[in-house]
Amino acid sequence: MTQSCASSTKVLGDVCGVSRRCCSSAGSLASVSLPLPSNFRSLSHGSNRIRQQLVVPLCRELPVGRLLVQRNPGGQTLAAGVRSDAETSSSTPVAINARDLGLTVLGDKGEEIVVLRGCSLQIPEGQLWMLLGPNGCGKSSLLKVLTGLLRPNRGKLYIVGPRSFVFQNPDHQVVMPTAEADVAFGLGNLVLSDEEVRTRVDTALEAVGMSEYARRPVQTLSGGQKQRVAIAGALAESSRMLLLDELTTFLDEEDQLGVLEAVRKVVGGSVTALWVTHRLEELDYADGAVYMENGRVVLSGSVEDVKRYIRKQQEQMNGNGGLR
Ligand SMILES: Nc1ncnc2c1ncn2[C@@H]1O[C@H](COP(=O)(O)OP(=O)(O)OP(=O)(O)O)[C@@H](O)[C@H]1O
Repeated sequence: MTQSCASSTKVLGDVCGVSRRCCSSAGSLASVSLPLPSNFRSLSHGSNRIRQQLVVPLCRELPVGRLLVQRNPGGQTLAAGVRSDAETSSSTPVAINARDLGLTVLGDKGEEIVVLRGCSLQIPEGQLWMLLGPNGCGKSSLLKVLTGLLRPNRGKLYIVGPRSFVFQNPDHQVVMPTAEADVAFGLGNLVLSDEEVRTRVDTALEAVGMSEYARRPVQTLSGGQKQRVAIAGALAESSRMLLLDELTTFLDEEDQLGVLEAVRKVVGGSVTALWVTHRLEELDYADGAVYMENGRVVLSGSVEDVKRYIRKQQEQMNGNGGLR
């Protein structure tokens, strides 16, 4: 656990650290031959910092199958492990196999705050799962642990990569002047020919239904369209795991639908998604769901089971469970 977990501001610092490492093996952005503004180099250089803070394209520090050793603040090894599909009972390959993940952060006065108290879940590859639970139960923190943005202090984690984390606010997702330039942005980290960049950008924009907006200035895009551009960026970078944090919070109904349908369409094959939501209606798009309470996963399985559980909770709590 690093000091960077001490407050939300410092957590952002941790985010920067992770993504900076992700970008450190970067190739040159100069190879991108899209209709970019003449000041693209300086723009991309300047925007890179913003992107590093707000959009984390890939996290390569937890490669598939590699052993992850976690340490507590004192430096003692608490838990270790990233293991393979073979550990799971199902014959379906898993994209996430998390066991007993714990996360403790330091508060402003140095006090320990337990955020995750033992989270276990398995998500099959190629499926879209939703993560729900009352406000403050730890959904975003779990998502960040799965992405590699926060380090758990105990537990075992296997997760496929590359992974992409898409944040809630659409205005924090897109940093380049046009949709296609934004999708190409993350590809500057890879050594690719111009042709390959073009193909990846076109394919990714098409996958999220944004081809016709490729050259539109990003400030003219709606919130949902920006979210779809961010998802296209992840796909262009061959992300296999999309970790999506309340993507539709700021969107109107039409945009919500556009994003849901785009994610539904791109998930499958080797692409898996875990989507944090408060909206029960979004569960209809999911293959499965995970429900958290007080830092723990209390239910994981079929959408129907989780819906039933939530309804029961809501009845018991008179709708005070934080679910909208
Ligand atoms: N760095 C931190 N410092 C102090 N407390 C933290 C930190 N990170 C998370 N927490 C606390 O841990 C709990 C879980 O936070 P988290 O944001 O993961 O919950 P959530 O389920 O995503 O909430 P919401 O639904 O409101 O977005 C909250 O009580 C939060 O205040």
